[in-house]
Amino acid sequence: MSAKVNDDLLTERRKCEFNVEELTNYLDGGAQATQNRRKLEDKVLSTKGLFDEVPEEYLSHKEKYENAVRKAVVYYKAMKEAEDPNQTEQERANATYRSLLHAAVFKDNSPFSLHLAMFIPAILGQADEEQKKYWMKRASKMEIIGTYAQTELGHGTFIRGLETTATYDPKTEEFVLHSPTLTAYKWWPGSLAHTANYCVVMAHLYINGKSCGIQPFIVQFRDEETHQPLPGIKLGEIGAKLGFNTVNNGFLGFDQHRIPRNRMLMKNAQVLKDGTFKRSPNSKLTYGTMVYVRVVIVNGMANQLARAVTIAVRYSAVRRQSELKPDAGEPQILDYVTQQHKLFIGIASSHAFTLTAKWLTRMYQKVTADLEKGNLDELPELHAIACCLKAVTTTDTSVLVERSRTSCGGHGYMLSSNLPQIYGLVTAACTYEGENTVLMLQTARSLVKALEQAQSGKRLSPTMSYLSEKVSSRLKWDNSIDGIVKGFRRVAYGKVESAMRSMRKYVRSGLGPEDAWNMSSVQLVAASEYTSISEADIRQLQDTYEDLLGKIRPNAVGLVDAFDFRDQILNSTLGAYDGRVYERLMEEALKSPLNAEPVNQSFHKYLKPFMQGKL
Ligand SMILES: CCCCCCCCCCCCCC(=O)SCCNC(=O)CCNC(=O)[C@H](O)C(C)(C)COP(=O)(O)OP(=O)(O)OC[C@H]1O[C@@H](n2cnc3c(N)ncnc32)[C@H](O)[C@@H]1OP(=O)(O)O
Ligand SMILES: Cc1cc2nc3c(=O)[nH]c(=O)nc-3n(C[C@H](O)[C@H](O)[C@H](O)COP(=O)(O)OP(=O)(O)OC[C@H]3O[C@@H](n4cnc5c(N)ncnc54)[C@H](O)[C@@H]3O)c2cc1C
Repeated sequence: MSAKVNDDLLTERRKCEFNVEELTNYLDGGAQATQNRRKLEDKVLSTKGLFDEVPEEYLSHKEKYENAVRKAVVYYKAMKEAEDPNQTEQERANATYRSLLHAAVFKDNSPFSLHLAMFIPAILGQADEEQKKYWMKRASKMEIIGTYAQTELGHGTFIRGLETTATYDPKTEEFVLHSPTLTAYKWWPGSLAHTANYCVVMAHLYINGKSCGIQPFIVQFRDEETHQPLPGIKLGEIGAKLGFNTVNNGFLGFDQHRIPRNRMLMKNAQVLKDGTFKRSPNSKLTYGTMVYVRVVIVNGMANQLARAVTIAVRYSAVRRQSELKPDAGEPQILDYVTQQHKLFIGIASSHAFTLTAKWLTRMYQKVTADLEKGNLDELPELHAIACCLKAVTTTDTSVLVERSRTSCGGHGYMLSSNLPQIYGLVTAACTYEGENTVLMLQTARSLVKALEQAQSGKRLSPTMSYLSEKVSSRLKWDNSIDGIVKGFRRVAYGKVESAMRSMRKYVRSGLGPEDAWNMSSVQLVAASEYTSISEADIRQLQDTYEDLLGKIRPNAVGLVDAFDFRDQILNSTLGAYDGRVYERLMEEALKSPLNAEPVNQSFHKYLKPFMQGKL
């Protein structure tokens, strides 16, 4: 394929009014960081064996998994070899996150993702110092591969309802892990089926017949040499899904499986040899791994959304369709204001999520440092905010990625566009790590509490302080940024207050507090979103909004170029830098196995006899 760039894209790039490289540097955290990231990409992406010979979509379920394991190993080694010893771990992590390098290798996701995203964080957050030293030595070198096994066939959201038991036996100083029912089987953990050999299992601890709550245990479930499941372990894969098909999600049941006492991760709660139970300072510290991943997800959404809008905006600059004015020729579809409305909000949201992720990460780091010193004051606030931001960003990203896909018309429906796979990845995040409605209700719970505190004259934390501000209900609309923020605060306050009034009304009518909560929960979820203002307000903003779309239009391609995703990372027939959309669509179509022969055998077997009335 020649290197000629599509003329429309060339014109777009000439029209751009800002310095694209400057924005890229800003996103990377400086010009040097951009250079380092590009160097890393050059090194890793030149590795042999990293890419598919046959497009992944034409492989069977089993072949997809086997191919993904092959690539995961090559990719892991390539990343290790590309490590720059002069960089800090944080700099390396930033470069890896920003580049989305793994997206060049996996159109779906890596079978190692749970090892890195949850197994290692669970050890770091839940193990005591001695355990951390031992397990991290093995896990960081991937001598063992792990996952995080919490969800069961019968329970995902309601952690306190988990049925897997870990019963302490002081005679042998062991825990006995058991799945008493079918619904107690662990169900969903990524890598669990055939990849991992260890996992962190969340189980209900019993000592002398007494419940000691849900606790984390590190469990070996496959032999390190033969990879056979160990005695007392029942294992398998849960089957084909909307996405995540190369992640190897599995099920796991225990039949009186014994593990030594030191396999309970004991940073927070401990079990002594004689069976004495030492409580954690706060039982919710056991949920810490989930808080961490919710924070990470916000950043992940910013990047995946940037990837989807890059594809859709470039395609919209190349694609011409219909007529705007008679005899003026077909315009680029990006000239339709409805198209701009569909896509520019995706660019803006990606930037907003990036900044939010940075802020949330700083908050997470501060609260974690405080926890290490025994100060748990800000944990509830971190939990409420992480729940809300995980839910809002994953919901919005799913909507905006799907909108990017449909904005590409029929070609967006092709797997070769990569938009369906990106949607599969981001919509999964609406469910995993806490189903979004459930997380919104956690945020609503703390908003209601905060409003009660504000009404009784207590000071609120900065993130909740708007609930104690006296803002007039007859706020005069003002289109400045300050005015819009004030408007949002007023609406958010009003929603929380109205949900609370509704709960009080139900209680007065004789309902218990839990039923009153459930009856008001639609309002409570709306109260925790912060996102909608009234139709009348929107009407006033409409003119400004349309004006802004016009200002962004000449810069749209520049804005997505600034995300600086390589073609390999976009992995899309529609989004490549050179805009040679039609050539790529044809090239990919020709890779379909059905195109390997002019006449398919089904013609002779079925169609011909059928059409000739012989079947
Ligand atoms: C492409 C994207 C890239 C991203 C990369 C990642 C790849 C990853 C790959 C995929 C990976 C997927 C991997 C996976 O999916 S792993 C499985 C993830 N599972 C979940 O997330 C389950 C969700 N459920 C829960 O978290 C809990 O059960 C909830 C919270 C719903 C209720 O719980 P519970 O019934 O026990 O509690 P309560 O309602 O009685 O409330 C009691 C009190 O506790 C407070 N509280 C609750 N929780 C926390 C907390 N955490 N820190 C601090 N505090 C907390 C709460 O505010 C309340 O306080 P107060 O009001 O009484 O004062
Ligand atoms: C792709 C993927 C990967 C995953 N990976 C892992 C993994 O590696 N490890 C792991 O342990 N788990 C994993 N999970 C499981 C995931 O964490 C759970 O599916 C998730 O927490 C939701 O729980 P659930 O499936 O029980 O949904 P449910 O809780 O049964 O939700 C079903 C419906 O009930 C509603 N609902 C439930 N409770 C309430 C409530 N209190 N108030 C109002 N509405 C409610 C929900 O809003 C939802 O509409 C994964 C899931 C997916 C999809």
